[in-house]
Amino acid sequence: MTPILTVEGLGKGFVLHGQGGLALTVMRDLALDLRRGECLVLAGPSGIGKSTLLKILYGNYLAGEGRIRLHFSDGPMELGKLPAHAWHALRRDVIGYVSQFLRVVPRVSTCEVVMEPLLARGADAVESRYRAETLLARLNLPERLWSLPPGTFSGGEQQRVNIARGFIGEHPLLLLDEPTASLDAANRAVVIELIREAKARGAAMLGIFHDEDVRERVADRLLPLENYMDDPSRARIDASQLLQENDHA
Ligand SMILES: Nc1ncnc2c1ncn2[C@@H]1O[C@H](COP(=O)(O)OP(=O)(O)OP(=O)(O)O)[C@@H](O)[C@H]1O
Repeated sequence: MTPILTVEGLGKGFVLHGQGGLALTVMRDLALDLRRGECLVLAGPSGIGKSTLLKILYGNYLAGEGRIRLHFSDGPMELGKLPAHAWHALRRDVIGYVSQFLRVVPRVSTCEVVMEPLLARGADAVESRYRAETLLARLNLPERLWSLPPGTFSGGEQQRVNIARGFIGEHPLLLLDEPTASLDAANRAVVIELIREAKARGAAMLGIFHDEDVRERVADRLLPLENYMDDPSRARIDASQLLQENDHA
């Protein structure tokens, strides 16, 4: 079966302006392919570049080198050559992303945060609200919270809002950055179910899961990033000391 995503020769480095322009290479010559209905899990120690890879694939970071292609029935699309404005439609319709932390818009209710990806595609408001509420209920978020903005929610509550927002759009490609990190066992089990349902409808997923049990239950394959690292000792550099690269999109 043709993969939905292929990556070849991917390299990424950062220039640390706060440290005299020191160049930090994170990955070299990374290759992967991902098929529909498959969950590929990124493996490797802290600092190896797992989140960086997801951010490149979502267009937040620019790749230094290499080729990233999405394969559609009418041919491939090379992401490195996409103009910035094209990312909007790509994220709306093709690539979903569940980050570890929710970015909230003040005064927007939880239900509206979750239904927004459907509304952005022109879906019916009543149907979108119903689907948002169904997901929030499955994720055990108390109904009294649905009409409130999630900014003051607990870490685990915010993560569940994020998961509902990430899964509601049923994107063909989903990037999952530790979606179960702040969850209790019951809610981890719901996320595992959501991932399995997404696989069954043909979604391709690339994920980071520190919880070994979750990893074993969702992963079809592991991609150990150690193989693509420049210098293993670099994994210990503390990201908080570094000047942050601006998001590009
Ligand atoms: N915006 C940035 N600017 C400079 N360096 C960065 C930036 N983002 C990541 N890095 C560096 O790239 C390396 C990989 O970071 P990344 O967050 O991808 O690791 P990770 O494998 O996801 O780690 P963890 O498991 O701890 O989340 C780290 O050394 C980090 O310091």
